Amino acid sequence: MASVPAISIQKLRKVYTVNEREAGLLAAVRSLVRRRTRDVVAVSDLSFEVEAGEMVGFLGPNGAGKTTTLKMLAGLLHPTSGEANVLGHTPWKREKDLLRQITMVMGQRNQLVWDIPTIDSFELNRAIYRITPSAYRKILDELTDLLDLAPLLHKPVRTLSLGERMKCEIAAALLHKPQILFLDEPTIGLDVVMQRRIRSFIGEYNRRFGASVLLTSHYMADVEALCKRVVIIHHGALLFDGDLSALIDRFSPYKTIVVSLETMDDEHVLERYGKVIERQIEEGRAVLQVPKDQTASVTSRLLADLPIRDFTIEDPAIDTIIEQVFEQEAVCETF
Ligand SMILES: Nc1ncnc2c1ncn2[C@@H]1O[C@H](COP(=O)(O)OP(=O)(O)OP(=O)(O)O)[C@@H](O)[C@H]1O
Repeated sequence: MASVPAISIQKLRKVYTVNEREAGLLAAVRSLVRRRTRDVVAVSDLSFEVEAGEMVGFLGPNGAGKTTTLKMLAGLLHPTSGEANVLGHTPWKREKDLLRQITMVMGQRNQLVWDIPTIDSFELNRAIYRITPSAYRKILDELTDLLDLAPLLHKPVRTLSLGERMKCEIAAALLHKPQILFLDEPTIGLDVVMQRRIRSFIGEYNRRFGASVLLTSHYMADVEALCKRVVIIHHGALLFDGDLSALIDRFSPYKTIVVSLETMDDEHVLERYGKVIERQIEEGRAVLQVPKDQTASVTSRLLADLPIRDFTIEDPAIDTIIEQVFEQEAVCETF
């Protein structure tokens, strides 16, 4: 029997109506009498599913409609049309049974109360979600351990660093042990060490509790580390839904070869083998871009012709591939 998806959306659409007004006092007065509005299609007939326990990267350029979609799925916004089903509920009906099983973390928004110690905000969430004292104690201990929160819990939130606050924000959002996590840029603005920390915590939470995760992030390292599958949208519509590896195969016609030579007497020597996209002459190191189907032949020529100290063959960075996807505006295709 096929499993029921944890999240399923069909032809979801959200159109915002925004007031438009020209600059200037006269225009301001005129707008009191006659209002001009404009429709912004934020999400356009979007359909996809997420299985229970699956972690999916939800990608798209600025303004693509990611946050709007997540807000609809978390029950914070009504769609203009279309359907969504999250754990058997329609999210915007905001049924308590569902709200107790989901959470949304927005990296750019504060949920903790600024002037009181973190632990007091946690206590507030305990009351809101009616978590029993023993369940609260247990999950608090687990989260404190996983995120190293002990030194932070009794400090007022305003005194925490951005990374410390983010750890506390995430913990506060997970005290009720939600089965579905909508994570909107949870690592934004954090240094690489803290990004890695939050990332590994999300992976651990998923493994420990079998939670489904829909994650947006502009840091591709987050997506690569956590998500086998990505859903990409552009102008609110689906562009790609499939494995990250299929995305790489499909959209990257190149491999990069990183070569270190014993000596690089002629700085142009590597241009015969591919496009040189980076070069450090003193270290004898260069990065070549080579069409995928020529990788093997170029590699053997390099090894035969030059004093190679070291070399590696890599796929281009995911960021580069995603940029290519947007550039190509590929037709929606589900793998
Ligand atoms: N409350 C709103 N009223 C009017 N338009 C809005 C509103 N919220 C978002 N939009 C518009 O809807 C579109 C989608 O925005 P959304 O925030 O969902 O995109 P996003 O993919 O999350 O972008 P980003 O990566 O920049 O956060 C944008 O054109 C945005 O300007």
